[in-house]
Amino acid sequence: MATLYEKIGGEPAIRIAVEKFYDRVLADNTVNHFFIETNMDKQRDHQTKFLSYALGGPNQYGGTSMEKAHEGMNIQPEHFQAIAHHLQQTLEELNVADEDIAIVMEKIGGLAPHIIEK
Ligand code: HEM
Repeated sequence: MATLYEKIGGEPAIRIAVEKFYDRVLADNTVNHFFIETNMDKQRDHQTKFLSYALGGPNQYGGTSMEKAHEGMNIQPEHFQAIAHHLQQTLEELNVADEDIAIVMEKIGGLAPHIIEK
Protein backbone atom coordinates (compact mmCIF):
# COMPACT_ATOMS: atom_id res chain seq x y z
CA MET A 1 0.00 0.00 0.00
CA ALA A 2 1.25 3.49 -0.84
CA THR A 3 2.34 5.57 2.12
CA LEU A 4 0.71 8.93 2.66
CA TYR A 5 4.07 10.41 1.62
CA GLU A 6 3.77 8.79 -1.84
CA LYS A 7 0.07 9.58 -2.15
CA ILE A 8 0.63 13.29 -1.54
CA GLY A 9 3.42 13.39 -4.17
CA GLY A 10 6.63 12.72 -2.29
CA GLU A 11 9.24 15.21 -1.19
CA PRO A 12 8.68 17.77 -4.03
CA ALA A 13 5.01 18.16 -3.07
CA ILE A 14 5.84 18.36 0.62
CA ARG A 15 8.45 21.02 -0.10
CA ILE A 16 5.83 23.18 -1.86
CA ALA A 17 3.42 22.66 1.04
CA VAL A 18 6.12 23.70 3.53
CA GLU A 19 6.84 26.90 1.56
CA LYS A 20 3.17 27.86 1.53
CA PHE A 21 2.84 26.87 5.18
CA TYR A 22 5.65 29.21 6.33
CA ASP A 23 4.26 32.04 4.18
CA ARG A 24 1.11 31.75 6.29
CA VAL A 25 3.01 31.40 9.58
CA LEU A 26 5.17 34.47 8.92
CA ALA A 27 2.09 36.53 8.02
CA ASP A 28 0.44 35.65 11.36
CA ASN A 29 1.26 38.18 14.10
CA THR A 30 0.23 35.77 16.85
CA VAL A 31 3.15 33.42 16.09
CA ASN A 32 5.63 35.09 13.71
CA HIS A 33 7.67 36.54 16.61
CA PHE A 34 8.91 33.01 17.34
CA PHE A 35 10.74 33.01 14.00
CA ILE A 36 12.42 36.45 14.11
CA GLU A 37 15.94 35.01 14.41
CA THR A 38 15.29 31.85 12.44
CA ASN A 39 17.15 31.03 9.24
CA MET A 40 14.03 30.22 7.19
CA ASP A 41 15.88 28.39 4.40
CA LYS A 42 17.27 25.95 6.93
CA GLN A 43 13.92 25.79 8.69
CA ARG A 44 12.05 24.92 5.47
CA ASP A 45 14.59 22.21 4.74
CA HIS A 46 14.31 20.69 8.21
CA GLN A 47 10.54 20.84 8.14
CA THR A 48 10.39 19.18 4.69
CA LYS A 49 12.53 16.28 5.85
CA PHE A 50 10.71 15.97 9.11
CA LEU A 51 7.24 15.95 7.52
CA SER A 52 8.38 13.51 4.80
CA TYR A 53 9.49 11.10 7.49
CA ALA A 54 6.36 11.66 9.61
CA LEU A 55 4.20 10.75 6.58
CA GLY A 56 5.98 7.47 5.92
CA GLY A 57 8.73 8.61 3.56
CA PRO A 58 12.47 8.00 3.94
CA ASN A 59 14.11 9.12 7.15
CA GLN A 60 16.47 11.92 6.12
CA TYR A 61 15.64 14.03 9.13
CA GLY A 62 18.85 14.51 11.06
CA GLY A 63 17.57 17.33 13.24
CA THR A 64 16.94 17.43 16.94
CA SER A 65 13.96 15.86 18.74
CA MET A 66 10.73 17.86 18.92
CA GLU A 67 11.35 18.43 22.66
CA LYS A 68 14.84 19.81 22.12
CA ALA A 69 13.92 21.83 18.99
CA HIS A 70 11.22 23.75 20.89
CA GLU A 71 12.76 23.87 24.36
CA GLY A 72 12.56 27.18 26.25
CA MET A 73 10.28 28.87 23.67
CA ASN A 74 7.28 28.88 26.00
CA ILE A 75 4.98 27.64 23.23
CA GLN A 76 1.37 27.65 24.52
CA PRO A 77 -1.62 25.61 23.29
CA GLU A 78 -2.97 28.59 21.30
CA HIS A 79 0.35 28.90 19.44
CA PHE A 80 0.29 25.19 18.62
CA GLN A 81 -3.33 25.52 17.43
CA ALA A 82 -2.41 28.46 15.18
CA ILE A 83 0.48 26.56 13.59
CA ALA A 84 -1.62 23.41 13.12
CA HIS A 85 -4.39 25.51 11.55
CA HIS A 86 -1.93 27.02 9.03
CA LEU A 87 -0.81 23.53 8.06
CA GLN A 88 -4.40 22.37 7.60
CA GLN A 89 -5.27 25.39 5.45
CA THR A 90 -2.16 24.85 3.34
CA LEU A 91 -3.10 21.22 2.67
CA GLU A 92 -6.66 22.28 1.78
CA GLU A 93 -5.29 24.90 -0.60
CA LEU A 94 -3.19 22.19 -2.29
CA ASN A 95 -6.31 20.01 -2.68
CA VAL A 96 -5.03 17.16 -0.54
CA ALA A 97 -7.93 14.76 0.08
CA ASP A 98 -9.90 15.45 3.27
CA GLU A 99 -9.24 12.00 4.70
CA ASP A 100 -5.50 12.45 4.15
CA ILE A 101 -5.57 15.86 5.81
CA ALA A 102 -7.31 14.25 8.77
CA ILE A 103 -4.50 11.69 9.07
CA VAL A 104 -1.79 14.37 8.87
CA MET A 105 -3.53 16.52 11.49
CA GLU A 106 -3.89 13.56 13.81
CA LYS A 107 -0.16 12.87 13.57
CA ILE A 108 0.68 16.53 14.13
CA GLY A 109 -1.72 16.65 17.10
CA GLY A 110 0.19 13.76 18.63
CA LEU A 111 3.30 15.96 18.76
CA ALA A 112 1.60 18.60 20.93
CA PRO A 113 2.78 17.17 24.28
CA HIS A 114 6.38 17.31 23.01
CA ILE A 115 6.17 20.90 21.72
CA ILE A 116 3.90 22.79 24.15
CA GLU A 117 5.69 24.14 27.23
CA LYS A 118 4.60 22.53 30.47
C1 HEM B 1 2.94 21.60 14.78
C2 HEM B 1 3.97 20.81 14.86
C3 HEM B 1 5.41 21.26 14.70
C4 HEM B 1 6.36 20.57 14.03
C5 HEM B 1 6.20 19.25 13.28
C6 HEM B 1 7.59 21.35 14.12
C7 HEM B 1 8.80 20.99 13.57
C8 HEM B 1 10.00 21.66 13.71
C9 HEM B 1 11.28 21.22 13.18
C10 HEM B 1 11.50 19.96 12.36
C11 HEM B 1 12.20 22.13 13.56
C12 HEM B 1 13.69 22.11 13.21
C13 HEM B 1 14.46 21.38 14.30
C14 HEM B 1 15.93 21.27 14.00
O1 HEM B 1 16.66 22.23 14.27
O2 HEM B 1 16.37 20.24 13.51
C15 HEM B 1 11.52 23.16 14.34
C16 HEM B 1 12.11 24.27 14.89
C17 HEM B 1 11.40 25.36 15.36
N1 HEM B 1 10.04 25.44 15.56
FE1 HEM B 1 8.73 23.97 15.24
N2 HEM B 1 7.36 22.49 14.85
C18 HEM B 1 6.03 22.48 15.23
C19 HEM B 1 5.39 23.44 15.97
C20 HEM B 1 5.93 24.67 16.31
C21 HEM B 1 5.21 25.76 16.99
C22 HEM B 1 3.77 25.64 17.52
C23 HEM B 1 6.08 26.82 17.06
C24 HEM B 1 5.85 28.20 17.63
C25 HEM B 1 4.72 28.83 17.54
C26 HEM B 1 7.33 26.39 16.46
C27 HEM B 1 8.47 27.17 16.33
C28 HEM B 1 9.72 26.72 15.98
C29 HEM B 1 10.93 27.52 16.05
C30 HEM B 1 11.01 29.00 16.46
C31 HEM B 1 12.00 26.65 15.69
C32 HEM B 1 13.50 26.95 15.74
C33 HEM B 1 14.02 27.68 14.59
C34 HEM B 1 15.44 28.13 14.84
O3 HEM B 1 16.35 27.29 14.90
O4 HEM B 1 15.62 29.34 14.98
N3 HEM B 1 7.21 25.11 16.01
N4 HEM B 1 10.18 22.84 14.40
